Amino acid sequence: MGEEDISNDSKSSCGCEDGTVEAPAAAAPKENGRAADPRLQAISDAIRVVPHFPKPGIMFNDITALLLRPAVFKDAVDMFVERYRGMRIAAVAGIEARGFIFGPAIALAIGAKFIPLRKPKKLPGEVISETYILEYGTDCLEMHVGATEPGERVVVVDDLVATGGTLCAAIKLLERAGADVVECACLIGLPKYKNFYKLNGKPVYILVESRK
Ligand SMILES: O=P(O)(O)OC[C@H]1O[C@H](OP(=O)(O)OP(=O)(O)O)[C@H](O)[C@@H]1O
Ligand SMILES: Nc1ncnc2[nH]cnc12
Repeated sequence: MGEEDISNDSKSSCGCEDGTVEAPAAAAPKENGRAADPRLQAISDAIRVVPHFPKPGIMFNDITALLLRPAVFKDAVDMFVERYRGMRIAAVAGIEARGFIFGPAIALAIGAKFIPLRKPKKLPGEVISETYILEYGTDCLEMHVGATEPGERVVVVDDLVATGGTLCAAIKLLERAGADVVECACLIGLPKYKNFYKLNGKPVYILVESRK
């Protein structure tokens, strides 16, 4: 991906740069002369796009359709595992709820611990919290104090990045605890936000662009 100037996106609280990294040839059969990974097309095709959910104007990317196809589900997990294996990743932090579907499988495969970043009032211990603004509302993420140690290399996993507000909150939580956030990883990126991600300077690795 090229380095492009970004506009200030008021949907996110982070003043950050565009650090988007797509899997090779995610959106096209060939990119930069390289053959596309054949798994990407099947991953893209397996994601159902539902118009006007959960409110008018939102094109909802439904990964539950992909989960019904174990070979495609496995390919998606494998692509992340192939990227992060050997990178001395101590923890995979998954964002509730859909980051909990992919994160633990990736963590187990690379020998990392899994840290759940939960919605408010779900964790029983002492927590730190970050509020953020979504494409369709506001929310908050919480993490247990002690879930990560200072200096640990962490990858943040979710199904989709839209405004980047959720990932930004996750990065902030982890950095407040002293973690070294190496990268964020998502199956899907919404193209309309492509140059407006605000990710605290951290790259986001995306397998496929939303089809609509
Ligand atoms: O890039 P952003 O604009 O922050 O949006 C992306 C977030 O939105 C969705 O979760 P949602 O908040 O709908 O919660 P859910 O997974 O609990 O349904 C998605 O799973 C991401 O976590
Ligand atoms: N368009 C979208 N589809 C699925 N999840 C989302 N979260 C934010 N925007 C979304």
